[in-house]
Order: sequence, then structure tokens, then C-alpha cells
Amino acid sequence: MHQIIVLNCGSSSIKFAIMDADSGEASLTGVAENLGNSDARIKYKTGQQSEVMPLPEYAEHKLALASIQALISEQNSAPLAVGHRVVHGGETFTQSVLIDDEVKHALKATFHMAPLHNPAALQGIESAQEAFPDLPHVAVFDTAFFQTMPKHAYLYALPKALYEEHGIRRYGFHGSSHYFVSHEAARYLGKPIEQCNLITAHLGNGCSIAAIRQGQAVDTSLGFTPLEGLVMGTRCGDICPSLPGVLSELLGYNTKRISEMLNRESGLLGISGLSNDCRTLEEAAESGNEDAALALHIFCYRLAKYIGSYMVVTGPLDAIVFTGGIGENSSWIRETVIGMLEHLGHKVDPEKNLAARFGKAGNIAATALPIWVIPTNEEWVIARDALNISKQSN
Ligand SMILES: Nc1ncnc2c1ncn2[C@@H]1O[C@H](COP(=O)(O)OP(=O)(O)O)[C@@H](O)[C@H]1O
Ligand SMILES: CC(=O)OP(=O)(O)O
Ligand SMILES: [Mg+2]
Repeated sequence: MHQIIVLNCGSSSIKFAIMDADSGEASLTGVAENLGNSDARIKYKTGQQSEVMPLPEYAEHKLALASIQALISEQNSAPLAVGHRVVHGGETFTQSVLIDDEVKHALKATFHMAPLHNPAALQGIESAQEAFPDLPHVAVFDTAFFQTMPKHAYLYALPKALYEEHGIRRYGFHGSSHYFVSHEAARYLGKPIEQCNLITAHLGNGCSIAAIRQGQAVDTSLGFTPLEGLVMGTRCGDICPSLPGVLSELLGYNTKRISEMLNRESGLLGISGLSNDCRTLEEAAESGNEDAALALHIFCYRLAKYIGSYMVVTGPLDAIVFTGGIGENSSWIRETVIGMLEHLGHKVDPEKNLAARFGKAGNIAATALPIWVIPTNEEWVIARDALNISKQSN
């Protein structure tokens, strides 16, 4: 048993777990929500038991971490390391690293590349180092899995000095999730991962799709920042690149306002004017809310378009994989997206589709190409790397 603390710090939540790096079993999982908001709280689960712990109003990462530390102490476990999910490694970090002052300094230089995520990750690292000063802390990067992308996939058609001097290129995110589900898919298919061509769709609050050829990531929809590609909860995904300039000239928006709008006010929330939450939108659409229905339709349309284009990239496919909160649970989204690919010979089996929800994996295809629903486990990928790196550093 190798217990690892795993932290995934976002701007408005900290997800945490104590996990056995050998089995992937978590003895404690939870989320500290709405940090910096008046109704901050921690929801956590030990075994089958779910609890809610209120946090002081406008609690920051430090306060949340202190409460998480108390929960962890109650568990009587002896964690060996803390694994931190860091969304963006830039060109500096191509694999997981032991965190020291130099690493933290280098992370500061990546803030503009993941404005919603990396500042929060560093805040989380510093608070966790205070809470667990004797443990090794390891950063595990979302971008690492995409190191195998070829130049023709990661370069934008921009003046090349922008890449050479400023690292402006596609990086790709949710790498730990795409890594996990692609390896699980290979296991289900009974083939070595090196022989698998896959399209994996991670659909959570952030959404991305990856093209995997012979087990290696060869393209993905998120770009220089986690804003490009699919429609997300509050993020716009692909738009005409002229729009920020137009917004600035036409409406006098400055760059901060534009970034806020594209990252936090767009996507499902922006189109529906109602919510970023897929469940809420499905319910509203069912009750006749046309904007909610349109938001979901655009979400599915964009995803189906990407799947079609990635079929060109992967070569003969072994499977399509759905994961993330939406991918694992929304049978409606899956059926609608695959329905848009019906003329290509793909169809879901409605019964299998309904069965593969709420943590249950399953092949939902009614046609030849397997379409797998696979619950992701980014925390396990992070725990394993944290254990390995901390062992090497001893
Ligand atoms: N039963 C469900 N049906 C439809 N969508 C769901 C369901 N359960 C969760 N979701 C959606 O999953 C999304 C959150 O995904 P998740 O992977 O937990 O997010 P995060 O990116 O924060 O980790 C939300 O849009 C939520 O509505
Ligand atoms: C990179 C990213 O979009 O992450 P999340 O889905 O956790 O916001
Ligand atoms: Mg997630």
C-alpha cells in the first residue's frame, strides 16, 4: 500500500483524494468548492459515507488546505507524497517533477498560458507545502501526454518566430485523463496500446478530444491555452481569431475583459444564458427551453465535427472513447453525437448506452466500431507518478 495525497486545484475548487498508488483505490475523496465565494464548503466521501463541511466565508486555498489536512489526519493514513495536477507545463516541463523553488519560479512564467488553472495550482502547491512540509511534492502536468504530437499538429500557421521565441504552439491538456482512458481502452480491446488507434473525448467542465495513433497522442483540440476546440461549460472553444480584436475596437473591451468573457461567460453558459451544467441544460431542454436545447446541439455538433476530422488523423480506428462527467454520464449527449456520425456507419445501442453511466464502463456501440464509455481516473495517474518521482528523489 502506497498512500499518496492528490490535489487538483482550480480557481474555484480544490479536488483532493488520498489514494493507494498501487490499486487506484481512494480512501478519501472530496472537493472544496466555491473558494473566494460566500458559500464555500468541502464535500467529501470516506468509503460510502458522504459529508459536507462548511468553510469560513470567502475561504482561500490556505484555509481549505488546513481543513483537508485535518480530514487526512483523521484517516490515520501515512501518505508518502503529494501529487499536484498542474495543467500547463509549457515547453519547460515535459514530464512530472519534484517541486522545488526553481520549479515554482518556472511555473510563474506559465500563468498566462493557463490563466484559470496555473495560478491556482501554484497557490495550492504553496498551501500544501505549508500543510505537509515533510512530504515530497510532485507536479504532474496535463501537457505531458501530448509531447508526442508531431510539429505539423502542434504548430499554428503563424510567423515562426512566435513559436521559436515565445513557445506559442498547441500544447494540449487533460493529458492524464486521455492517457488513462486510452490505456484502459487497450485493455478492454485486448491489444497492446502500441497497436491502438483511438479517439478519446474528455467532456467535463473543460472538454477536449485527442487523436491517438499507435498508442501515442498525435493531435488534440485544446491549444496554447485550455480555450480552443470544443464547446465547454463556460469556455467558447473555436471562434474566428479576429473576434478579440473586433470586440476591442467595437466595444472597447480590454484584454482582461475579453479573456474573462471567452473563458468564463461563454460555452454552454453563454449560448444558453442559463447554466454551464450539462444536467441543468438537459432538464431545461426537455421542459422546452430552446436556448438550452441550442447550446446542447452546438456542443454535440462541434464534437461530432472533431470526431470526423480525427478519423482522418488516426487512420483505421479501434475505438471511440467517452469520459469526463458528461462523457461518463450523459447518454443523451453520446447518442446525439454518434447519431451525427450515422452515415459513417456508427450507431449506439440505446440499452447499452443507458447502462454505461454513473461509474460503469461499457461498449455502447450497436455497430462494428467499439464506442467505449470509460470512467477516468486522473488521480491515479497523478498518484503513480508522484510515488515514482518521490522514490527516485530519495
Ligand atoms: N448524469 C449526468 N448527466 C449529464 N451530465 C452530467 C451528469 N453528471 C455530471 N454531468 C456533467 O459533467 C460536468 C462536470 O464534469 P466533471 O468531469 O466532473 O468536471 P471537471 O472538469 O470539473 O472535473 C457538468 O457539466 C455536469 O453537468
Ligand atoms: C485543462 C482543463 O480544461 O481542465 P478542467 O477541465 O479541469 O478545467
Ligand atoms: Mg476533471
